[in-house]
This record gives sequence, structure tokens and C-alpha cells, in this order.
Amino acid sequence: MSYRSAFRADLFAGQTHIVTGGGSGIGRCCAHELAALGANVILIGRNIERLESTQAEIIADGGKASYYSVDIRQEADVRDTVAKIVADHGQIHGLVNNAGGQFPAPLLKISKNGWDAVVSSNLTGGFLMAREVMNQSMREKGGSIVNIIADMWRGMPSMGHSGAARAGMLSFTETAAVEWASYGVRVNAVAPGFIASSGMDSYGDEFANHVIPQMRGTIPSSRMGDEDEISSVITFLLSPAASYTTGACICVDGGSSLNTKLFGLKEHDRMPEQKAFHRAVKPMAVQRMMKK
Ligand SMILES: CCC/C=C/C(=O)SCCNC(=O)CCNC(=O)[C@H](O)C(C)(C)COP(=O)([O-])OP(=O)([O-])OC[C@H]1O[C@@H](n2cnc3c(N)ncnc32)[C@H](O)[C@@H]1OP(=O)([O-])[O-]
Ligand SMILES: NC(=O)C1=CN([C@@H]2O[C@H](COP(=O)(O)OP(=O)(O)OC[C@H]3O[C@@H](n4cnc5c(N)ncnc54)[C@H](OP(=O)(O)O)[C@@H]3O)[C@@H](O)[C@H]2O)C=CC1
Repeated sequence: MSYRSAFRADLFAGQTHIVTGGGSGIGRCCAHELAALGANVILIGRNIERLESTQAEIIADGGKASYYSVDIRQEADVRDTVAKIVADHGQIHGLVNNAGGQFPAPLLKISKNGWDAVVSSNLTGGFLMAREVMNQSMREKGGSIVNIIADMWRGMPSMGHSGAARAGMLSFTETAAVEWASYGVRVNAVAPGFIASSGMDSYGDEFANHVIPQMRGTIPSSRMGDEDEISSVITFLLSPAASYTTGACICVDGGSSLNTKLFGLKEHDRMPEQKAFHRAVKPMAVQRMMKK
């Protein structure tokens, strides 16, 4: 198995975990990590080619993976797909609600359809997946759900539709954690900061050449995160190490959500040796996945 996880190799042996958006970026990386830890991984997304290719990579690495193509915004399709997954694989132990995305635009340039497309991708879709997994497996057998949100604290300028949806997803996480605790189901969230994922490449040249360098200057850790740094926290939350953790949100952002925009740390505030130190240090010290 080529994915070098920080966790014990048989952590999820005999378990089935669903990763939405598992064909690319953070979801693909997480699918690799869960498979390397023994899980039977179910990949969900719309683009069959990407799902097929991630499945093939995992199988080539000696892991178990299947995929189901579905748009998480379509209620009946989500219900039928979860039913198929349960029929094919039995109990669902974990759900990673990672699928989502948005387009950069100021509020005044967002049409109703644009708003709805983003809110349904990042809020309604996650709710539908969680409700169906709960109704069709977890309410009988327990499980763990991890919702991926974003750094939307104090607003998300230029991505206001996404910020509103992610804030909603955090509230959903907290409500579900309370309502579903007595079923043995834990529900937590992970809020990534700026992660150098394949998804980040989808916003065009202006974003890559101007917005990303500007954002990088506001990150106390002086670098963007890597996909595996999100995946390891998802893995922790799915695992028994987090058995008393529910309704929590872990920010995985190199400190960026704490850096005040007014008088906060900027790139030019750092001493040259501090910059070099921060760039050199990455806790796990290995780049486990190639970005795709
Ligand atoms: C700081 C970074 C933090 C976060 C990083 C990440 O998340 S990383 C990576 C995460 N990955 C990604 O973000 C992946 C990339 N993102 C996506 O795939 C899309 O943003 C999506 C999720 C909305 C797709 O939804 P969909 O296929 O249903 O969309 P559709 O094409 O059917 O259009 C529906 C409506 O939206 C409108 N509209 C669409 N684009 C733009 C635009 N640029 N401008 C203005 N409007 C736009 C479109 O015109 C239409 O409205 P209309 O004309 O009928 O009034
Ligand atoms: N990278 C970053 O810095 C950050 C990322 N995030 C969030 O993390 C998650 C993963 O992002 P990342 O890996 O970077 O980006 P990607 O664009 O690579 O991943 C998004 C995935 O979601 C899937 N998806 C999107 N909409 C749907 C849908 N309606 N139904 C089913 N699948 C869908 C896509 O697959 P397909 O197109 O095949 O359907 C794709 O695999 C996203 O929710 C993202 O917004 C949050 C904060 C920061």
C-alpha cells in the first residue's frame, strides 16, 4: 500500500466508508488514506472518469474501492444510491461529506441560480447524504460523519454563497450531533483553510496569479496546506480515537482563521529566518500524495 498514513494500518479493517467528491483533490486523498487503513471505500461524484481513475489507483495499491455516480443535490438519486450501497456492501461505518465547491464572485454578481447551485452543493447535498446514510444504516448500527466546510468565520468575501452554506453546514453538524448521539452516531466538521488541492486550480489564471499569492501572505504558517493534512484530521474524527468527540469543528488552516485582517500578521512582518523555518516545517514531513 503506497499511502503512508500516520495511523495504524488496520484501523478501519472490515469497515465501509463513503467519501463524496472522492474522485479528486481532498476527497481522493482521503479515500486513499482510508483504503490504506483497511476500509472498503465508496467513492461518490458526478464525473465517472475521475471516480474510475481513483478506484483503479486504490485497487492497484491493494485497497478496496467502488464508485457510484450521483449528484448529491438530487434527493431521489441520493436515496436510491445509498440503498444500492447498503445492498452491495452492508453497514456504512463512516461518511465523509466532502463534495462541494463554489465560484468566486462578489455578492452583487451572484444570480439566484448561482446562489442556489452553491448552497445546494455545499449544504443541501451534505444534509441529504447524511440523512439517507443515517436512515438506511447508521440509526441501527451507529457510525461517524465528517462534514467538510471552509474558513467562513467573519464572512467569506468573494465566496459569500459558499460562506453562508458552510455556516449552515456547521449548524447542521451541531444539531445532528445532538439529535443522533443516542444512536451511536458522531457528527463533526473539518474547516480547511487554503489547501493546495486540484480544486484550487479550477478558478482560472486571475485567481492563481493574484488571489492565491495574496492569500498566502495572510497565513501565519506561511504556506498553503496539503491535501493529506486535511485527510489525517478526517481520519482521526472517523476513528475510535475520537469516540467522545461530537459536534466539534476542527480548523485545519495553519492559523489563518485567527489572523485578524486589521492588524494581523502579514508576509512583510516576518523575519527572513522565520519565513524559511515555516516553509521548511511540515508536521508529518512527507508529501504523501501527488496533487491531481
Ligand atoms: C478561498 C478558497 C476556499 C475554498 C476553496 C475550495 O473550495 S477549492 C475547490 C472546490 N471546487 C470547486 O469549487 C469546483 C468548481 N466549482 C464548480 O463546479 C461550481 O462553482 C458549482 C459548484 C457551482 C457548479 O454548479 P453547477 O454545475 O450547478 O453550475 P452551473 O454551471 O449549472 O451554473 C449554475 C449557476 O451558477 C452560475 N455560475 C457558475 N459559475 C459562475 C461564475 N464563475 N460566475 C458567476 N456565476 C456563475 C451560472 O451562471 C448559473 O446561474 P445562471 O446563469 O443560470 O443565473
Ligand atoms: N482546497 C481548499 O482550499 C478548500 C476546499 N474546501 C472544500 O473541500 C472540498 C473538497 O475540495 P477540493 O478537493 O479542494 O476540490 P475538488 O473540486 O477537487 O473537489 C470537489 C469534489 O466534489 C465533487 N462534487 C461537487 N459537486 C458535486 C455534486 N453536486 N454531486 C457530487 N459530487 C460533487 C466533485 O466531483 P464531480 O465534479 O465529479 O461531481 C469533486 O470531486 C470541497 O467541498 C471544497 O469546497 C473548503 C475549504 C478550502
